[in-house]
Amino acid sequence: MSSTPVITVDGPSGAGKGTISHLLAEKLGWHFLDSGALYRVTGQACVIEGVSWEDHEAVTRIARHLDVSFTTADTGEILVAYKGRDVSRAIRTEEGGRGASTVAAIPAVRQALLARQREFLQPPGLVADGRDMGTVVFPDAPLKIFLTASAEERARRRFDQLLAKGESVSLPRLLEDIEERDARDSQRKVAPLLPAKDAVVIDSTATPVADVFAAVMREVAAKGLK
Ligand SMILES: Nc1ncnc2c1ncn2[C@@H]1O[C@H](COP(=O)(O)OP(=O)(O)O)[C@@H](O)[C@H]1O
Ligand SMILES: Nc1ccn([C@@H]2O[C@H](COP(=O)(O)OP(=O)(O)O)[C@@H](O)[C@H]2O)c(=O)n1
Repeated sequence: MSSTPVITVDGPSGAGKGTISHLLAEKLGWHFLDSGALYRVTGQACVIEGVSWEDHEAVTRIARHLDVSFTTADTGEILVAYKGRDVSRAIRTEEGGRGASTVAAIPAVRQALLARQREFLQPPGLVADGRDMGTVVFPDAPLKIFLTASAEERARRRFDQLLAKGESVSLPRLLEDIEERDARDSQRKVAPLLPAKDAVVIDSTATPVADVFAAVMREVAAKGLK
């Protein structure tokens, strides 16, 4: 196992994982792994290649040879490309989330993406955002955070986020999507969404980002990671 430290941030959609992970990576000067983006690109690659999300063999082949790249734009935005084609926007739609969670339930797809996720562990450290970062991908992480919030609050956050991006969305539909994705992520046989036994669980339903981040930084300090 690598001696490079990793902090895992897991939890359901809209809990604030991306927000907190980015702040943390920036504060510590560490690398960042958006593992959900790998599942989202796999789902999008299926759409591009004309492969059904239900065709386990074909999806697994795509995941094994996934030609994906992450680059940082001048604006600081992370651009995601599949076969050199920018898919950053397409993968962030609700449809993109549905595709990701459908292909993520295929055990061979998860296996195919495992080594690729571990390659992100480079000095001086890594903040890893996902569902199974603390349970499966980095089980030896010295600090594991599990962020959660009520489904209603997470749907409201997603609603505001998509509206700001100019997408037309319905709040009841988003709540349905979130509950459906929670159920699929929690009930799958391999790497289901659940806190690691040694995770610090933080409920952010009524807690602003700054306070959640301060709570996480206290855990970081307590572990001597900064
Ligand atoms: N504690 C919080 N309180 C209010 N809004 C939040 C909080 N954490 C995150 N958000 C907002 O909720 C939305 C979803 O957060 P994000 O970090 O993308 O969640 P996740 O990565 O868990 O899906 C973003 O618009 C973000 O600004
Ligand atoms: N480590 C991970 C990350 C994401 N995923 C899957 O990919 C989907 C999209 O993940 P994401 O982190 O981009 O989604 P949000 O939490 O941002 O909505 C999730 O619903 C999971 O089904 C996973 O199975 N394991």
